Amino acid sequence: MALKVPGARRSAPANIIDALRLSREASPGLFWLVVVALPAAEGLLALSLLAVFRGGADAFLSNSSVPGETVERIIPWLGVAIVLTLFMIFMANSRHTVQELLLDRVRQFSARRMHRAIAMLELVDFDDSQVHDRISRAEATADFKPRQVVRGITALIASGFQIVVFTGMLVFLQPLLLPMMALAAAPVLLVSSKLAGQQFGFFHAVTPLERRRRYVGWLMTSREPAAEVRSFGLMRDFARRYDELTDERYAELRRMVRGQWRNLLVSQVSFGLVLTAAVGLLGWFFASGRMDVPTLLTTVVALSRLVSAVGGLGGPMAELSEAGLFLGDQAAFYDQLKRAEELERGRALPERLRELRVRDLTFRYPGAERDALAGVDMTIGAGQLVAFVGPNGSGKTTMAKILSFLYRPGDGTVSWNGQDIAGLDHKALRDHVTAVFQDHMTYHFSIEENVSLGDLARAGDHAAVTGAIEAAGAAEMVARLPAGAATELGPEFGDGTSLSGGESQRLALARALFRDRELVILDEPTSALDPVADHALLRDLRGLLRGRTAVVISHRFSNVRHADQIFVFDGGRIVEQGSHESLMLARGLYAEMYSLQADAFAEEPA
Ligand SMILES: Nc1ncnc2c1ncn2[C@@H]1O[C@H](COP(=O)(O)OP(=O)(O)OP(=O)(O)O)[C@@H](O)[C@H]1O
Repeated sequence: MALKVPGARRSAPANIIDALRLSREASPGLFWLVVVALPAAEGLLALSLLAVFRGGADAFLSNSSVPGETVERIIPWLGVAIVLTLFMIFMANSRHTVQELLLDRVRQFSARRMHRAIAMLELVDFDDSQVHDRISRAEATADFKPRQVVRGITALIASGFQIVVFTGMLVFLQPLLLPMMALAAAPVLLVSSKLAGQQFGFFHAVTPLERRRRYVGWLMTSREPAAEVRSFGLMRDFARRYDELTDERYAELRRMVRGQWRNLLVSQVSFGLVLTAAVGLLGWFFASGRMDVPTLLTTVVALSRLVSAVGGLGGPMAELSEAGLFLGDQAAFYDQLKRAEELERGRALPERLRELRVRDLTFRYPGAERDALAGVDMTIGAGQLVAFVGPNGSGKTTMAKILSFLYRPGDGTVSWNGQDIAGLDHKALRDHVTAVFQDHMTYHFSIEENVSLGDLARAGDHAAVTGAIEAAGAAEMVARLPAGAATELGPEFGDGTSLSGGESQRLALARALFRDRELVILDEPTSALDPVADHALLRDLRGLLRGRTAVVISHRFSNVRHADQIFVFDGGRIVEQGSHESLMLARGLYAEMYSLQADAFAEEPA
């Protein structure tokens, strides 16, 4: 079940709720402290401080002919105000400190969950450029977007408490100011979601550019392409491509900030106008004697706090809407993770293989214009050695990956002992398979670890590792290395060494043999080996397989002529099948290709 790209985005509020849930899971104690307890305490302190301010103003302005008496009356108010202010500073500092701790927990938790979710993607997802865009966006934001939600929510809650408190006060002091404040808040809130949309749109637009730019950067700075880039003198061309992509990104950025600037201007000007009207109204109330001095002072303080709280909504609201949109990308992966786990849970486990059958199978890569495989039928009995041959691009590797349960059929069925694999646990199916693919890996770990990765449950079984290395014809190569099987690979790390192409292939073969499973898939397993090793390995293949079922892909026909069945692929279809002898008699594509190869050697002078 591939990752659904279109329509996978959920609403921003749903994503924000998810991000909050994630933050709570990351650290419940810190979460409640930062999101609820501390902002509530700060709100209450702010309210108390305003009440004290009002009391102090009354005391200061009450008519008293004795100056000392006035001072005496306001000293307790002043004392309480100082204590409350100190408390507020303490609370705000504590909130920031605890928030930093929570943010770090959220960052670690979210990155871990993100990587786990990406690791659960199907192989076919990696053939889809839109999935790569999404991975890129999710990776770029897995770290800081959930943190942004926590920061945004705490700021919003802190502002929310202040707004409730000071709105409550204004109801008593001057209710006419409330609709004005609502009017001032509206553009702030509206614009914040617009800004978020613009930011998200920008990120969406530049992700493919950024991925390509990163790729070109990788070409210029990495070890793998270094030899060819230098040999062909490509550095200048790559630098030009890199600069062009940078310029394209900058043009997108300019478009976005211009739009944001216009929106911000509208909201700030309207906010300022409403505020001016509110101050004018207060002045009019005072001048016309409708408001005494203590009420005026308290109203001004309450109004200024409310204004700063309402103005402070813009930032967190924009952050939250933006984070919500970005988190939609991540949520698609988590949803996928959950779906995959649920699906696997309901599926049956495969039993020991008796027969693998493919009926009318069709497969097309994401975004491709034509089928890579069409109308494929085959039956492979347990213990058979089967070969796939055919021209480049004819579908052999694709079929091998379907039989390794890495790709799922588009149409048609693959059945395991007569049961459609759609109803079987795919992870468990893959556990029955060992494989060497054309794009096999050489891990930058030790030789022994490279082999052990084939079956982690048996890691540490040195005798089995040595046996697999010997069976793959790699014993001599390993013996020549400075620390034998303990030699580290990868010159990028410390004193790691490098292997030749053929040596790496032998190592991949050793890993596959160490895995020791009942279905063996070998996609050109000897393509990089010297002719002696190639011949020896495939000559002894039946011995190595010890009765296991195997599919071998090879362009060297002499290597596969002893297979029980040979399937000849052409243009995504099986055009011929049978034993070597029957295919030669049929005088079709197989016979033609076999004869061409044999003749090429025969024509060489001895
Ligand atoms: N990841 C991919 N995305 C899109 N198309 C692909 C992908 N991999 C292969 N194809 C296409 O599918 C078709 C079959 O490819 P496949 O690798 O199965 O051929 P093959 O017979 O193994 O070729 P070769 O002998 O060169 O290894 C080709 O046309 C190829 O271009």
